[in-house]
Amino acid sequence: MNILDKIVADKHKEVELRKSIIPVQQLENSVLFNRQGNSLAEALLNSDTGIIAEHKRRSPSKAVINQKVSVQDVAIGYETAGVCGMSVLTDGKYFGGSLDDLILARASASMPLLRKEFIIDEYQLLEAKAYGADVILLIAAVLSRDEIKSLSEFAKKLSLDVLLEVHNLEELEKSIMPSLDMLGVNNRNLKTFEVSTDVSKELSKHIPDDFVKVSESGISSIEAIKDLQQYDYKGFLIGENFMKTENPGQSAIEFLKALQS
Ligand SMILES: O=C(O)c1ccccc1NCC(=O)[C@H](O)[C@H](O)COP(=O)(O)O
Repeated sequence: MNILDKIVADKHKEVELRKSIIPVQQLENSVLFNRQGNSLAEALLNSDTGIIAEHKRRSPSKAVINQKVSVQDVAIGYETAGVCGMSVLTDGKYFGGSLDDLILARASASMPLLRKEFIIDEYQLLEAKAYGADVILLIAAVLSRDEIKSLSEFAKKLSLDVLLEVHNLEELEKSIMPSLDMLGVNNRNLKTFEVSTDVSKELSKHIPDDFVKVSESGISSIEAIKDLQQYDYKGFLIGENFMKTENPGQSAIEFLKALQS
C-alpha cells in the first residue's frame, strides 16, 4: 500500500464517523453555508502573479514544517501579501490540519479559500461549504471518472470552484469535463514524493484552453514561476516555501514584491 492508498483508506473511515456525528442538515443550517463564494479561477485570471499560498503544518514527505504559527496570522499575512487565494489543509492525521483551521482562516480573511483535502464523498463538499471554503480539490489519482463527474457537478451546485489535480497524461485524459474550473498539475508524485516542475511543463500542452492552469508543489523561486508562465500557467500553489519560515505571511509579502518587480 502506498501513502495515497493509506490516506484514502483512513479517509473513508473518518468520513463515515463524521457523518454519524454531524448530520447533513446541521451542515446545511450553518451560518456560512449560504455565503456567496469568491471564485479562485476568476482571481487567477485577473492576476499577474497567481499565487495560491498554503497553510501546511506537516506532510508525509517532510514531517514537521511549522507547528508554531497560528492559522489566523498566516491568513492575514497571505491576504496582506496579495495572494489570489489560500489553500488550507484540513486532513488531521497526515498534515496536522482540521476544519477548524478553515473556519479560522475564513474569520481572518476574505480571499478565496481552498479546502485542501482528500475528497471521496459529497459529505466533504457540504463540510467545505459549511466551514467557509470557496474551492475544493479533487485528486484524479484517487477517483474514477464517474466519481470526478458526480463530485464536481455537486460542487458546482453548491457554487464551489473545482480544482482537479493530475500528475500524468492518463489522469488528465480521464478527467477532462465541463464541471471543472481549474486543472492543477501536481509536480509531486504523491506515491514516491519525487518533485519536478518538468511535469507541469510536459502536461501543459495537453490541457484545453477552457481551464485555468495551476502548477502545484515544489515551487520556491521567482524563476520557476516565470518559467511556468511561459507554459500558460496562471496559478502557482506554494506551501512549504512559505510555511518553513518563522513568518509565512511576511515571506509571502517579500516573495510577491520580488515577483512584481
Ligand atoms: O506534501 C506532501 O508530502 C504530500 C504527500 C501526499 C499527498 C499530498 C501531499 N501534499 C499535498 C500537496 O499537494 C502540497 O501540499 C501542495 O501542492 C504544496 O506543495 P509544496 O509547495 O511543495 O509544499
